[in-house]
Amino acid sequence: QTGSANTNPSDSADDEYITSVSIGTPAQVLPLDFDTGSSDLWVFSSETPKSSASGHVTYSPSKSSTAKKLSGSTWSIEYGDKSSSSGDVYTDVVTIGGFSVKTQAVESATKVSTQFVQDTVISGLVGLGFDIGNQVSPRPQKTWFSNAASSLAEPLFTADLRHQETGSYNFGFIDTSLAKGTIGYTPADGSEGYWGFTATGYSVGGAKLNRNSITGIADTGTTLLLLPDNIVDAYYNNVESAQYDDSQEGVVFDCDEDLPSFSFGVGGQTITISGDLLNLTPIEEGSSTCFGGLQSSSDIGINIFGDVALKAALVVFDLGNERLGWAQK
Ligand SMILES: CSC[C@H](NC(=O)[C@H](Cc1ccccc1)NC(=O)N1CCOCC1)C(=O)N[C@@H](CC1CCCCC1)[C@@H](O)C(=O)OC(C)C
Repeated sequence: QTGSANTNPSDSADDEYITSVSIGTPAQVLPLDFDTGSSDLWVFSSETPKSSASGHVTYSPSKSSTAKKLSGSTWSIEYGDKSSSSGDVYTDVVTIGGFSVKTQAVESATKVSTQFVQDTVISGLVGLGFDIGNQVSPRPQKTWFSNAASSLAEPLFTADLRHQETGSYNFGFIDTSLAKGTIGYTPADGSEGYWGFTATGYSVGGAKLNRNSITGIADTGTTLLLLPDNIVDAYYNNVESAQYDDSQEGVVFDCDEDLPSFSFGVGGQTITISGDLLNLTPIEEGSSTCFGGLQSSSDIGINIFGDVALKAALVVFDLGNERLGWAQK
């Protein structure tokens, strides 16, 4: 068995990617953000304060004949951007891309932080990290993918995120036609709950890859490519108008400046992110100053190959072989 779901950028900056998920009987369809950087499936629900839930699609367990309260279980989570949510837990049928998991832990939010209240395009997250990262207590729950893996044709999923166009999450199969290059595989480290790996080197503007390895994570739930300061400086030294903008908390540059590409080595392949993908968006509507897709990871303390990097590749999250595959798109 397999599953295939379309995913769409939430806005003109590709800030996040939205995928429709069906929960319960009859199906309640919610727009969720698939996040390989976390391991909880949680939703805005009938238990979320009305003031917080305003503008969001919500899940009502009471309207689902297959919903069951997981009594005594609670959850609480905080993300890298300091947003947070918490609540209690139900189990229900969850269908993604035509594949159903009958008894999935659906974490219902009784509290959500301001960022979630304001982000009305999503009604929650589907964590696609490793089960060890699940935040339900007293008994941690499995992710949707972990529950699905044993029934899928292959215990893997792929992410094909695209700039300003529809992409896909495929479960149980690899559609190699989505990529131009060969898939290079490298070991994945799931010990922290997310998909850790090591890139073997990098280069700016099509130069030869150096051999400076970069250890980081493949994170569909992070917008940017976040790397060490020395790499960020090496890149922006090639961008004449680049400067650090305190209010934007990042490097900005003239929108009409041609940006060099950025490449990294992984699994014997080279992934090249085009200059266009490294210009995220004008800092304000109509501004001629743009915000960089590559920024420093020093504040977060972990290197993150987020959506800006993932958009350049077809990425295979291979749980069965504990490995990550990357192919140029
Ligand atoms: C460096 S860690 C920061 C990361 N968040 C982000 O990358 C958010 C995502 C977002 C987009 C639109 C609206 C709201 C939030 N974007 C962000 O901080 N941006 C500021 C810079 O300009 C680009 C947008 C993050 O916390 N990712 C979470 C998932 C994320 C999904 C969206 C809701 C908030 C939580 C997760 O991947 C995570 O915590 O990863 C850990 C391992 C770092």
